[in-house]
Amino acid sequence: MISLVDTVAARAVGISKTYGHGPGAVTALDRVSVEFVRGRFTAIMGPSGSGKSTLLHCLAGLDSVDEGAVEIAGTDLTGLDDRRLTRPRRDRIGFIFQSFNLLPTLSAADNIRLPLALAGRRPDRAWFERLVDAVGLRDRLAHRPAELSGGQQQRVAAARALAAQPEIVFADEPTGNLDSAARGDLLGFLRHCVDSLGQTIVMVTHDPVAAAYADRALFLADGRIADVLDAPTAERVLDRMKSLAEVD
Ligand SMILES: Nc1ncnc2c1ncn2[C@@H]1O[C@H](COP(=O)(O)OP(=O)(O)OP(=O)(O)O)[C@@H](O)[C@H]1O
Repeated sequence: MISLVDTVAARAVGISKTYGHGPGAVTALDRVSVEFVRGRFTAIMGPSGSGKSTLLHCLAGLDSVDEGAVEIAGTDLTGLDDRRLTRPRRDRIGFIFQSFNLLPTLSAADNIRLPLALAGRRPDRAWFERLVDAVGLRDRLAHRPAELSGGQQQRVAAARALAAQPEIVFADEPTGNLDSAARGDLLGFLRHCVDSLGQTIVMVTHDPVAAAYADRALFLADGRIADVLDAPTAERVLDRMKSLAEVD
């Protein structure tokens, strides 16, 4: 029998996060509990200011929580100082940002391999080749970021996030700076990574079409999980967004 613990890539247990003190304090997360099962693609949605980025940053160990616990592959990140967070962040977590964040002086291939180089790890050649094919960048590997389109740059960033075969990949509005063709390419790649490479992906998005690529959409409102939709379609996501906006 497969233990449930083995199937969970990441979980948050009752996490809260408040920014600031006194009358100006903002509760960005209010006792959020959620699990991300291995090999699944989750979209996080919700109105502006509902806590989506804060949740992603806390799950990825980029921000600390005030209360509760975050686990990645059974390792509790809560309470680890920056030094002790370095390894899980580097080895177990991939992150894709809205603004690509590639190193301008490195080729696409070296950008993809950078996390492994920093970790002193030898790239798994077969995995690298699969990633490069999946992301459709074989004829662009020697190019620097400035010689690539925005969509190609974001696909390099996505391949970089997956290079170390992390337990989980977090993506914060990865399609925010892309046109619709590039958006489709990137989301198709992320979907492929889940279906064919067994990766686990959690993506913040405002876009119902992007959310429809996921297996599940979580809706945040005022720092809490307000709703969950399995097998989301763009229409159903839009309906939920409208009803959450009405409650607001
Ligand atoms: N570093 C910070 N200092 C103070 N307040 C913050 C900080 N980061 C976020 N907040 C506040 O916490 C709340 C949640 O912010 P967060 O960025 O997580 O929301 P979001 O759902 O990702 O929003 P958006 O869709 O606009 O990106 C907001 O009210 C925001 O102003």
